[in-house]
Amino acid sequence: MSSSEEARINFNTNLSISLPSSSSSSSSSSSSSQGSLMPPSKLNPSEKANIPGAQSQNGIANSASLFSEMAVLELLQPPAQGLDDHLIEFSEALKTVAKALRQAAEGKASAQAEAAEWREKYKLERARNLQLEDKEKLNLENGSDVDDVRTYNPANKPALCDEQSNKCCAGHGICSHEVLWDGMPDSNSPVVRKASFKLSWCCKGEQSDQHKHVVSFERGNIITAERSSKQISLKWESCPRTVLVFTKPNSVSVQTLCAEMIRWLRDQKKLDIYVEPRVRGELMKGSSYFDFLESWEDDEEISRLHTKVDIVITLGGDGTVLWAASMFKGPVPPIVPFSSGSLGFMTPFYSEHYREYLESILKGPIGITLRKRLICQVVRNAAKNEHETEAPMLVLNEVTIDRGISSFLTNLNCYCDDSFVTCVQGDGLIMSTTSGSTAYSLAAGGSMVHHQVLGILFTPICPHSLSFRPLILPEHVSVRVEIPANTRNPAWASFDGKNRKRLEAGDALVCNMAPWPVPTACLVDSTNDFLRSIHEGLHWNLRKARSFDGPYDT
Ligand SMILES: NC(=O)c1ccc[n+]([C@@H]2O[C@H](COP(=O)([O-])OP(=O)(O)OC[C@H]3O[C@@H](n4cnc5c(N)ncnc54)[C@H](O)[C@@H]3O)[C@@H](O)[C@H]2O)c1
Ligand SMILES: Nc1ncnc2c1ncn2[C@@H]1O[C@H](COP(=O)(O)OP(=O)(O)OP(=O)(O)O)[C@@H](O)[C@H]1O
Repeated sequence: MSSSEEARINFNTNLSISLPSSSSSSSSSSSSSQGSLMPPSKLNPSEKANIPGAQSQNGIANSASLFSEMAVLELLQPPAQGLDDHLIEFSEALKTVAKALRQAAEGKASAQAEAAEWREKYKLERARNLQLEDKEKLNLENGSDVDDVRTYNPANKPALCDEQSNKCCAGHGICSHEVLWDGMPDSNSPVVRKASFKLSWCCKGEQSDQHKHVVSFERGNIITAERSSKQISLKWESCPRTVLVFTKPNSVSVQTLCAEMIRWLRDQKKLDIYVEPRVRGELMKGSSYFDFLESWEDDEEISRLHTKVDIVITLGGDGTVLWAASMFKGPVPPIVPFSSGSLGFMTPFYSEHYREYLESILKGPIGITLRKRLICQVVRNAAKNEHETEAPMLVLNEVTIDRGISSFLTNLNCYCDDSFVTCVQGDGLIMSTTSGSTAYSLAAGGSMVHHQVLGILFTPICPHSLSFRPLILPEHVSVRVEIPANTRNPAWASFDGKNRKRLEAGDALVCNMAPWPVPTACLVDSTNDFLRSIHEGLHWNLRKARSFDGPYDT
């Protein structure tokens, strides 16, 4: 196309097309503005007014409207006979313009539709968030936090709790009234004897910080509160009335201590006391004084213990704390663990000073470590339906899957939620709580973890691989360990070192964080007790100090 026959097309703002002089004069002679190829700026006002949509709101001509499809189609009528090749070329150019305009219009329409759809989504999301915020506010006003409701009220019976928690916690902590509720339906259950308490997260004098969300999202900023570093504190709201004492068996010194402590609790503190049937028998054999001791006969009674007992006392080592925890398949009352002799990892209280400690514990407040437990479910390959599943096991330390007496390597396929983690080839695998991190998991090379950290330790036992380092998974995952169908030998699961179960090919063990932690009383606070146990129990990083007996070069 020569410069004199130039057809210049500008799509950006104003469509301007320069025609060859001959056709230009013939077009401009037309009185109608329709089909005019003059730029709108060159038209007189009345001509402009005749162009549909030519005037946009801000006065700038809109090219898409200016060349409405109708107008363009009219222009695209077959050229009159005798028109030269330039006009054919020009008509081709206009076809391209029409196509571009059509595409632009379609694009705009679809963008508008999409925008409308997003606006609608935003409105819905906003409404949902407002609803959730209202719900959360209501929960806080009623003194329950989402976790706490799950932890203490699995059956969702909030009526009594809501009413009472306002009174007892005033919205500032975890209250025990749900436990009282558990006792209500049974008219014989001594509901009135169960002392109420509240748990709160202390933060070293910083009152305002107490009920921060763990993670909040305010005005686009994500903020986390350091809740895990704070000590949990238990305050009695009515006096504890009932104590349950567990003792290590086969120990004369523990039996003597137990008898002495029970006398003191009864005579000085006027408490009701539960002991295991074995202990009641032993004590009764020695003296009829112990006739007042209460005990239980069957599992049904054991399952109701948490509704009657205010405090659990353990006399023994860590094994006795594990034993006591295993008696509670749901909520656990606060445990005060006394060591008999050597200091245990979970037994910070020295038994020689039990009077002073118990005086102060019965008065409160008490520092508490909430020790998370794992709930473990064996899923049998042979089970025909879900009713055939075995009762789940709760562990405070760990669940172990090992090769038992077999001399073959175990092969364990492990999944975290729906993701494949690895195949353990070695002696076995430990899934441990953070409380158990200083027990078997530590011996297998796992890290020691502060008990207030939430997580599941995934520690292999003697893996036949140089690169298999232990993992720590977040507490909300579900870990599934499967025995492969082609395994050469069965595997064995044990729970806190007890209750071994044989796992056949195709069986699996599913492990989740349990909603019922074990609250243990602290001697000082969670951190101090933890550090003291690893210093004194393990002699952690004990090393002779270097001698500084001379000046060093600088
Ligand atoms: N190789 C090992 O280290 C190994 C082997 C098997 C079992 N265990 C541990 O033993 C526990 C069972 O304890 P038990 O007393 O009934 O049996 P137990 O009498 O055989 O005692 C095992 C030892 O583990 C200690 N222990 C228990 N829990 C602990 C903890 N949370 N932190 C630090 N040490 C702890 C006990 O104080 C005791 O010294 C299991 O849960 C397991 O963790 C360890
Ligand atoms: N009340 C109980 N009934 C039955 N068995 C118990 C009871 N308390 C503890 N055990 C078991 O007795 C064993 C020894 O208990 P524990 O660990 O408390 O004593 P320990 O070994 O002398 O203490 P430490 O761990 O400090 O050396 C453990 O296997 C534990 O499971």
